[in-house]
Amino acid sequence: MGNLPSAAKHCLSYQQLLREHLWSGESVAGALDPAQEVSHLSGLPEYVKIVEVGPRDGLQNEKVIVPTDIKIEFINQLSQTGLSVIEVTSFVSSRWVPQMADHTEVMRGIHRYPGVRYPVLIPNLQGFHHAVAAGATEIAVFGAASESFSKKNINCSIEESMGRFEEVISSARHMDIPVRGYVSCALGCPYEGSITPQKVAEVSKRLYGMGCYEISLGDTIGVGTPGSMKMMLESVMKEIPLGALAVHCHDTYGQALANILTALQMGVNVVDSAVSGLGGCPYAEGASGNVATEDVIYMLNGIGLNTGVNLYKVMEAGDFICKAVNKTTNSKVAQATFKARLE
Ligand SMILES: CC(C)(COP(=O)([O-])OP(=O)([O-])OC[C@H]1O[C@@H](n2cnc3c(N)ncnc32)[C@H](O)[C@@H]1OP(=O)([O-])[O-])[C@@H](O)C(=O)NCCC(=O)NCCSC(=O)C[C@@](C)(O)CC(=O)[O-]
Repeated sequence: MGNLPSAAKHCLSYQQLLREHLWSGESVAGALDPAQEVSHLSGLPEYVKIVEVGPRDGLQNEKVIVPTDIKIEFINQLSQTGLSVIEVTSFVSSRWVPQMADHTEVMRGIHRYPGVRYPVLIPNLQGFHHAVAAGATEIAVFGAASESFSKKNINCSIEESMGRFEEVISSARHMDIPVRGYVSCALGCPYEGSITPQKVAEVSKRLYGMGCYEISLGDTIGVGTPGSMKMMLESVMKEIPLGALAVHCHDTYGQALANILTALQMGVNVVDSAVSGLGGCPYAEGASGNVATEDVIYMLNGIGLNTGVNLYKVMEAGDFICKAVNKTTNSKVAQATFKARLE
C-alpha cells in the first residue's frame, strides 16, 4: 500500500493505519497502544521462515496444464518478494502428476536470485538423477504417516518408501545436496481417518535420522485443530529438535491459521504456505488448498513476527497466477484488499 493520496492520510483511521503497516511487512508494535501489544502471546519465535510451495503444491492439482513460461514468471515474481525458499516443481512421474511434467524446463528457465533457495520434490532415485541433471541444488523427499496414503500417493508401503528415501538421501549427501523430509497425514488421512501422534513421530524420526535437515509435518487434508496439532507436535518434539520442524497446513476446515499459531507458540518457526491458497494433493481426495501465504504473512506481521517478506509483492504474484489459471484467490487478505480497492 503506502500510496494513499496524501490528503487522505491525515484522517487515517486506526484500522487503516494498522493495515498500512501490515501491508508493508513492518511490525505494528510501535503503532499500537501498549495495552494492545502482543507480549501476552508466549513462546513465539523472533523470526519465521516461510517456505513457499505455490509453484509445486499450489499448481500440481490444476487440471488445465499451466504453460511453462507462466510458471517461470510466477517463480521469478515470488523470488523478488523476500521469500527465502520457493519449492519450484517435482520430479515425479508425469503419468501420476501431468502438471509437473515440465520440471526440467522450469528448473532451467527460472532466474535464481541470490539468497533464495529452490528445492524440488523427489520420490525416488530416478527423480533425484533427473533433478540434479536439471540443476537442482536442494530436494525434498515425501513420506507419510499413513500406509494407505503412502500406497495411493507413491505406490509403495511406508517401509518401502523409507528404503527409497535412504538411497536418495545417501546420494544427495555425497553431492552436498540438502534434503528436507515431508510427513503427510500428520493430523489425519483421507483413507484411514485418525493417525496417531506416535506414528507421525516414528516416521519423522526415521527421516530425520537418515539426514533430512528439516521435517515438514503435513496436515494434508486440513482436518487438524489446535488441539490435535499440539498433541502431534508434543509427540514429534520428543524425537526431533524443535529447530528442525516445520508445519504444512491445508485449510479445508478453516483451521490452518489457528493451527500455525499453535505451532508457533510451541516454538516451531518454519511455516509452509502457497500464494493465494492454491493447491492440494491429487492423491488426497477432499483436500483443499494450502494456507494462503498472504494470510500467514498478515497474521505474522500483526503479531510483530519478522518474515522478511513483502506482503504487497506476494499479493501481486498471487494476482498474476490467479489470473493465469483463471481462479479466484483463496486468500482472505487478498480478497479483502481487492474488494477495498474496488470500493
Ligand atoms: C513414485 C512414483 C514414480 C511411483 O510410481 P510407479 O508407477 O510405482 O513407478 P515404477 O517405479 O513402477 O515405474 C513405472 C514407470 O514410472 C517411471 N518413473 C518412476 N519414477 C519416476 C520419476 N521420479 N520420474 C519420472 N518417471 C518415473 C518409470 O521409469 C516407469 O516408466 P515406464 O518404464 O513405465 O515408462 C509415482 O507414484 C509418483 O510419481 N507419485 C507422485 C505423486 C505425487 O507427486 N503426489 C503429490 C506430491 S505429495 C503432496 O502433495 C503432499 C505434500 C508433500 O505437499 C505434503 C502434504 O500436504 O501432506
